[in-house]
Amino acid sequence: MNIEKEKWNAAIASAEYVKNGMLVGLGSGSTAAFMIAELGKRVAGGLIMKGVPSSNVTARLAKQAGISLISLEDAGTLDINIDGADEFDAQLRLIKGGGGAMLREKILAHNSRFNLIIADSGKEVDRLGKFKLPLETIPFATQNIMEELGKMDLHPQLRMKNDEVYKTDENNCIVDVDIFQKDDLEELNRTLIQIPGVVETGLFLSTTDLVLMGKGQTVTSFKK
Ligand SMILES: O=C(CO)[C@H](O)[C@H](O)COP(=O)(O)O
Repeated sequence: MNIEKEKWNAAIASAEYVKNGMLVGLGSGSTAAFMIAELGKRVAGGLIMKGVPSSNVTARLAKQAGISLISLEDAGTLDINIDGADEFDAQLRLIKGGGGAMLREKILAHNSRFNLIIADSGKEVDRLGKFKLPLETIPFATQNIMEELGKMDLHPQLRMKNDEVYKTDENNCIVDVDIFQKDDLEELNRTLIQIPGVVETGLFLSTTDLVLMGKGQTVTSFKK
């Protein structure tokens, strides 16, 4: 099984959903990068669309691919949002934020009429949480938040990059927590988001309409 090929196949299939004149949320990560490259090809072939990027990296990739960008403010509601995921379950609930972009990604998901997730077959799980759940936290509160999360048995880990504290596009921190033993994810999400200084979680529990998953040579769809 070639994971890169699965990502490509899902990305190519997702581009079919983008029609002339659409405003498109552009996700972040390696699968989303394939989707951006594919949309770029279609734009070169005459497709008219505008994208709202979910991260600075995605904005750069989209510009390189020849995709016109628009701010969320000017776009208002998006026709479609296409993004990757770190895990998805049978209810199309997601863990996102492996790339640290889930704050803007969740904002785009919330402001889109249709949310399409693209993934390789390694992302499908029976139970969410083998992948650590990212939380975006403001630097001022991060140490105290980590102590609170520790008392909740969530084993918080401050995300680092090159021996420095990782910073998001919004200049916040990421704390990764272990939620595998937690049964009620809606309740957990409410609890986490209520901690002052937690800006967003990587749990996307109700936004997804469709998952396109590359598997071997094929693409499987999972609908709500
Ligand atoms: O949530 C994300 C970034 O914040 C990505 O969608 C997620 O990490 C999946 O990435 P990849 O497509 O590289 O596996």
